[in-house]
Parts: sequence; structure tokens; C-alpha cells
Amino acid sequence: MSENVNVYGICRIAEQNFLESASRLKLEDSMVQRLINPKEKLEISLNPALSNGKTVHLKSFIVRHNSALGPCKGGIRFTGDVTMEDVQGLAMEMTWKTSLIGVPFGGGKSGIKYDQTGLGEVDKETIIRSFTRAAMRHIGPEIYVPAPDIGTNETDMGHIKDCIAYSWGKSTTDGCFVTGKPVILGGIEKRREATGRGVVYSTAAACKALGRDISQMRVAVQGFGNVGSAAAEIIAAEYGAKVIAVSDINGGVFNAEGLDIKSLIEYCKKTGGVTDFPGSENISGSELLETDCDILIPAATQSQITLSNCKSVKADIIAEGANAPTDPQADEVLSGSGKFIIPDILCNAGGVFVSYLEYTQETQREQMTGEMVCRRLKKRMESSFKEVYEYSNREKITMRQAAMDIAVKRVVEATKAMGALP
Ligand SMILES: NC(=O)c1ccc[n+]([C@@H]2O[C@H](COP(=O)([O-])OP(=O)(O)OC[C@H]3O[C@@H](n4cnc5c(N)ncnc54)[C@H](O)[C@@H]3O)[C@@H](O)[C@H]2O)c1
Repeated sequence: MSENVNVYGICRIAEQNFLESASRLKLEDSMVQRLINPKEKLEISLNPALSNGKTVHLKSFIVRHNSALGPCKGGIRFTGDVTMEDVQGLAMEMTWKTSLIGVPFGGGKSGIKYDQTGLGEVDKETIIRSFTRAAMRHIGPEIYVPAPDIGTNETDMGHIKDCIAYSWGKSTTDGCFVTGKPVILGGIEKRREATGRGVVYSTAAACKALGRDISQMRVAVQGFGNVGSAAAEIIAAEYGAKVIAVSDINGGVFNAEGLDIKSLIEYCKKTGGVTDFPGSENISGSELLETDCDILIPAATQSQITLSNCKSVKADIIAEGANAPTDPQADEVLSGSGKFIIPDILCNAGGVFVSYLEYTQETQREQMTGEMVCRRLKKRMESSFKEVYEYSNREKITMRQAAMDIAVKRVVEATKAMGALP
């Protein structure tokens, strides 16, 4: 892990961003309490027996933060260090993200606390099925709809769907219980790359707004998983930008002339990481963040840009592919020095937008082509970017503040419209 992980903590970041927005919007204290506290928090113990015959004991978490706008939506984080607090912060972020991007979902998230180092595919499936069986009564099209996040992928989502259908004695689920599934199981084309693609569409919109030619941009990407590798590939292949540095948890690689991202993806499939990629120079994780470049895409994990390293960030556009990669104090320093930050709830909302398309497709039993998905995603990322950019200019606040205020206002409006429960 990098030295900066969890310096601030995602829950604190999410709460602080919300409280600042609540203060700008002059929300009443009762509304603040209603929105800051999650609707539901669950800790579920799992005891699966793995293929070596040993039973392991692990914790899993589900947080349904807010469902004023619809069923709670958010991915499953499966790592050795995920905590209930992380899941709570991430669930709150989802509430604002779904609101901002304009889909009828609330915010949720789940976590499975288990270190996957050395875990084989069969045992991973066992743990995913164990989680699904235990959590099933909290998952459903009108309750909480999971998706991939760090440590989970479309194969896992396929197992979740199958596990639920199996428990009913049916061949499939009735409605959408999980998004990000394989296409053959009712998933949607382009979902795997949707978050990274959305990051690129919002970055392209930012370049346009700032009068910068994206094809001339030098890009550094932190994290080369689902989000980072797709963003790197698309910004290079479709927009002609030069991706000069990428990193993963074990370090990074650099080439001033641009890395061949397609080959790097193939290389990672064989070796499990970016280090020693032929034709590049190895760099450290912290050197990646300090790379002399125009655009930095943090797409790894939270609290990577902190008060202690933010002054070394040279990129003047920061596109937050990860959730909460920038600590609030660092955010203030960066914004104060004129950096343009595309905040996470806007920048990485492409994944949940395409999850929404998957949800509607499955409910209506129709099929959308990849071309239709990309067109709708691009249109939505551009219109959301425009909304936030104009609001930020009008109110003379940062992009993050504008995104938060727009998102919080919608949830407040829905909450007021629902009225108080008896
Ligand atoms: N998958 C999605 O659809 C989605 C949607 C919205 C937001 N996000 C967010 O994007 C981020 C990445 O998610 P993902 O799905 O790509 O995860 P992933 O597990 O596929 O990939 C994570 C990548 O980050 C690297 N990494 C982890 N810690 C690192 C560190 N400290 N320094 C450098 N690299 C590090 C890993 O080695 C890996 O390459 C997370 O913050 C996640 O919450 C994901």
C-alpha cells in the first residue's frame, strides 16, 4: 500500500464535503441529521469453507445511505482493509453521485473484508456466494443493487445473480438485482469500461471548457484496474492524448514519448502488474503523482493526494477517477493554486449511469448496443459537466462545491416531498 492510504479516511472526507455544502445551502439541522446519517448499516459475519477444507471467518458490511431518489446503488469493495466507516463514506458519496448524474437511485455500498492475496478463483466464488446468501434479504431491485468496485468484477456479479436465482429455484432473477454482470447474463455492453470512459468524457469536456486541446495533453494515471486502464486506453486511442505514466499498487512506469497502453494491458494480464514494462522506466507510486504532465487521473483509491504531497502535483487538470482520492485540505491548496479538479461524484459517475441503463434494460427485457450505450453516456457526462461548470462559475465556487450543492439540493427536495415518517 502507498504511504498515503487512509490519511484522512473516506467517511470523514464524505461527511466534510457534505457539511460544507449543507452550510452553503443553509440546511436546517434536522435535514443535516437526516442526510448525514445512513438509513441502514449492517455488519454480517461470513464463515465459508475454502477449498483447503478450512473455514474462514470474515466480516462484510452493507450501508444503505439514502433512498430518497430510489433504490440504493453502489459497488462491493472486497479488500483486506475495508472498514464499515469506508463503506459508510462510499455509500454517502453514491447518494450525491446518483443525484448529480440524474438517475433514479439512492446511495449504497458494501464491503467484504478479506485479503485476496493468493486467493484462487474457486475460493473467491465461494466467498462471493457466501456473502450473497447471507446478504440476500438486503439486495433487490427496489432495495440495494450492488455492482463491481475495488476487488470485484463482472464474474463476481454473475455469481451473485446466479446465487439469488438458484435460491429461488429459478433460472434467472425477476428484475435487476445486480449490475456489471456479464452481457450473456443480462449485463450491458460497455459496462466494464463505463467508469473509465466517463472519466475521459468529462476530462474532454473540461479541456474544451478550458480551451485546451486534449490531443496535446500528457496524462498520468494512478491505478491500472478497471477504471484506470480503461481511462488510459480510451484517452489515448480515441482522443490522441499521450499517457506518459501509470502506476498500480506495486509501483509505476514512465515513458515521456507515451506508453503503448494496449500492450501494457496485455502485459499486466501476463505479469499481474505494470512494473518492468518493456520500453518504460520504473517509477515509484509517489513519483507518479508528481509526474510533469497536464492531466492527472487518480484512479486507485481514497486519500492519495494529501496535504503533504499536494504541492508536488504538477498537472493542472485532476480528473478524479477514484472515489475521494483528494483529502479536503489538499483540495483547498490545489483549488487555491488554480488547479482544475473534476470531482469524483461527477468524473467517475459514468459507471453508475451505465448501471442505470443496465437496470432499465433488464427490467424492460430489451438490448442496447454498445454504440447506444456510449452515445448516451457521452451525452449525460457532457450535460452534467456543463451543469456543474456553469453553476460553479455563476456561484464562484469550486467544481466540487458546485457538484455537491446541485446533488444535495435534489436529495433535499425529494426528502421534503416525501415528508416525515410517522
Ligand atoms: N469499478 C467501477 O465501476 C467504479 C466506479 C466508480 C468509482 N470507482 C472507484 O475507482 C477506484 C478504482 O476502482 P477499480 O474498480 O478500478 O478497482 P480495481 O481493483 O479494478 O483497480 C484498482 C487499481 O488501483 C491500484 N492501487 C490500489 N491502491 C493503490 C495505491 N495506493 N497506489 C497506486 N495504485 C493503487 C491497484 O493495483 C489496481 O491497479 C476506486 O476508488 C473505486 O471506488 C470504481
